Amino acid sequence: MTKARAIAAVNAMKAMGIPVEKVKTVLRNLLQVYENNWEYIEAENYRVLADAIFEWEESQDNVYAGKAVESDELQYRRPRARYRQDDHPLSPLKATSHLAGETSLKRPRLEADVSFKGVSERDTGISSERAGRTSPHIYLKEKKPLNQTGEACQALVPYRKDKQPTLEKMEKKHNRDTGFFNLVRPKDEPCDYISPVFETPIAMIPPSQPFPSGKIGHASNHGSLKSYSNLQNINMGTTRDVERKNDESCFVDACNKVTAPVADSARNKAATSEILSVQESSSRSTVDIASSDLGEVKLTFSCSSDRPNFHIPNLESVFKQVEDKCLKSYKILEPSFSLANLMKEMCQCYRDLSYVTTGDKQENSLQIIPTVDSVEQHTVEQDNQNEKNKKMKKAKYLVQSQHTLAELGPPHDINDISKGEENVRISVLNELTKEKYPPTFHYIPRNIVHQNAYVNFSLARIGDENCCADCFSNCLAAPVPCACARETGGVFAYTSGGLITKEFLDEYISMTCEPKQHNFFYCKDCPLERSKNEISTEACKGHLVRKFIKECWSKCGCSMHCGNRVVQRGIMHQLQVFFTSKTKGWGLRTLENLPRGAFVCEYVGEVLTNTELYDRTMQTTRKARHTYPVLLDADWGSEGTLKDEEALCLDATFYGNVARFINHRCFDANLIGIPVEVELPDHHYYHLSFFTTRKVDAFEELTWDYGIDFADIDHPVKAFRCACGSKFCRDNHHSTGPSEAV
Ligand SMILES: C[S@@+](CC[C@H](N)C(=O)[O-])C[C@H]1O[C@@H](n2cnc3c(N)ncnc32)[C@H](O)[C@@H]1O
Repeated sequence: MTKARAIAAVNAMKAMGIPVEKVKTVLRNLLQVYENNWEYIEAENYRVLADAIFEWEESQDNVYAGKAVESDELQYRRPRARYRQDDHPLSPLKATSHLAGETSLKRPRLEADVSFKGVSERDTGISSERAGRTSPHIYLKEKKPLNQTGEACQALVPYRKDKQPTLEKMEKKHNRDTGFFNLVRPKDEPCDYISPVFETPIAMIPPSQPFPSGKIGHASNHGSLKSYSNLQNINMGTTRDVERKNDESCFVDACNKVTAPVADSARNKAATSEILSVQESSSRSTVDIASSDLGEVKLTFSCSSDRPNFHIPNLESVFKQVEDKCLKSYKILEPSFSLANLMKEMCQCYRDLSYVTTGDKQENSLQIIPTVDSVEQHTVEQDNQNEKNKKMKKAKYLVQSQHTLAELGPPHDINDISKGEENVRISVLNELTKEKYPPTFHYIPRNIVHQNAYVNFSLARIGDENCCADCFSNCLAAPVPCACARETGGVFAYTSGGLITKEFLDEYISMTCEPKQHNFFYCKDCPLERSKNEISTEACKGHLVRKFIKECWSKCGCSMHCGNRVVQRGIMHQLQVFFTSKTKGWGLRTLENLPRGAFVCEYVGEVLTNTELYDRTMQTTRKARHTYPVLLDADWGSEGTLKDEEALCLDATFYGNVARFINHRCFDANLIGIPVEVELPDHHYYHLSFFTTRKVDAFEELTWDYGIDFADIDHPVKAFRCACGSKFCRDNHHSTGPSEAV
């Protein structure tokens, strides 16, 4: 034992109120297990050590109580919290050695709930019918009352038969059907009760009807949200009961055990660390998220107050107040918004993020594997396989519910993929392989805000200088160009034939394809880089400043047939989605000859903030074929620091139009994307509109240069191996390896 390291460990534990002798005993054993590898013991502020000490203490308690923790009567069912230490190759959970009967490192103790086989109905007071299965598993935890600052205290102890009468009383006292199945208990629940386990995990049972705002506390059988509210009602009741009826030994034992404030906080610390916790140091609040490998998720938010006279408020008023606050402060304008839904959403997101996809697509399914820490290490291979299959099923269900519309939805209408949403029908054709349809997505003809993006189409935002209220009919026919031509230097960018003028197009193509250094803008605080990492933002890689076209709009006096309204009239040419090749997949082509400067379509998708896009991209598999999201950064240079909700992009992966099928071609693509302002004068949001760069023949594939830097390996969207076939192809790797298959 290195002396200095041992002293440091002892001091760290001392700060948590743990006596030196205890630390020494456990530390010695730990060092043996880890073969003197201090790193694992010191990691995360000696978390392993603290856990081991608590576990050792607990085993001691049980020995004194005449029961070994691991006795035959006790069968731990392991609804697992996400132990980060599990992941470690040398984690005690994976190590085969154990601590000579003193501390069971294989079972971090703070997963509070213990299930017991062989406990009879008489013992528990719960009938097996009520428990929902023939041999009920019981979960039990003991609690402490609230302390003066309103913090809940608790001790977690294994079940002992001699405490059964107290439990019966407790069960009778609450005598209501909670419908809550407590699989893992976060640390600060001021509650103590017995809950049955049902075959269907709580998180998988949809509420029978939407949870109405402010309407809480109804008795329910299986509704997960209602169950939470019931839990809290019971918690509050129980807490008060604990304070009142401290002659009930079950509670008293538990409370006495942790009365010393330091030991209490140490215990709580350890408890927190075993359940995924996020602590906000400034507000003294903790979010505990407990989950089991079946996908159950339970969320506990604990906060403490310095103010005296803490009392438990009415839960209904709390919900109401928070909902009001959210509506006012966070622009949550959704009428059905409710705090309960928000909490449900959080559990759902947690569940979704708990799985990663392999990306190996099978027909009509996505193969998904659980994250490493949710895979138990079984010794018997068969068990392992069964477990995996179960998890796969569950994971598949969860991930599909959010991200794999494409795998589940109905096939497209091959006569019109737009389902009648466009002016023209857009057919689908595959003459090369058996795939009849592209993967399903929602066809939308116009952009839709996903959630956080700030896109406010209000008339009040359009000043007189940004519209032509006095115009009539067709602005292009007026003797003097109106205010809407100001953006393009007082000259309209469209010809009377509805094409882009030669001058505008030539200049635009030259600026885009051969940009000079001065055409780039470098943000001081780049929203794109910020979205990748808020803590240490990298330098901006530069954004190409582009010219805009401004179209007339609803506040203008002209008609919908005005020549300065091209993009807003939508797709006018005959197009087809077709299967190009195994390498590039589906593509878009024109079925008619197109002149130079013709509008084809705009890129339509969900309007996301870059942070939302980054998070979304991080969730999807690295190997999956993405539609290529576009950044709306054409005017980032004209303002100072952009807020996250103003730095936007479009993602057509789940919701999009035909443009999501346009494949990339380096430099000499036949389409070019031009920013077009229609509704909003500020250029955070605009329509990325595709126009032909040259004459395009019928049946030619339409392509667009995505502007990918194939060398940028940090880009959130992984670049594909380019197979554009252009002699100017920028992807140096395209000939060196196999191309990405569909
Ligand atoms: C906007 S989508 C285009 C439609 C896509 N081909 C499909 O089947 O849905 C972009 C994706 O198509 C593929 N792709 C587009 N252009 C490509 C190219 N030049 N070479 C290889 N793959 C390409 C890549 O997988 C890219 O992520």
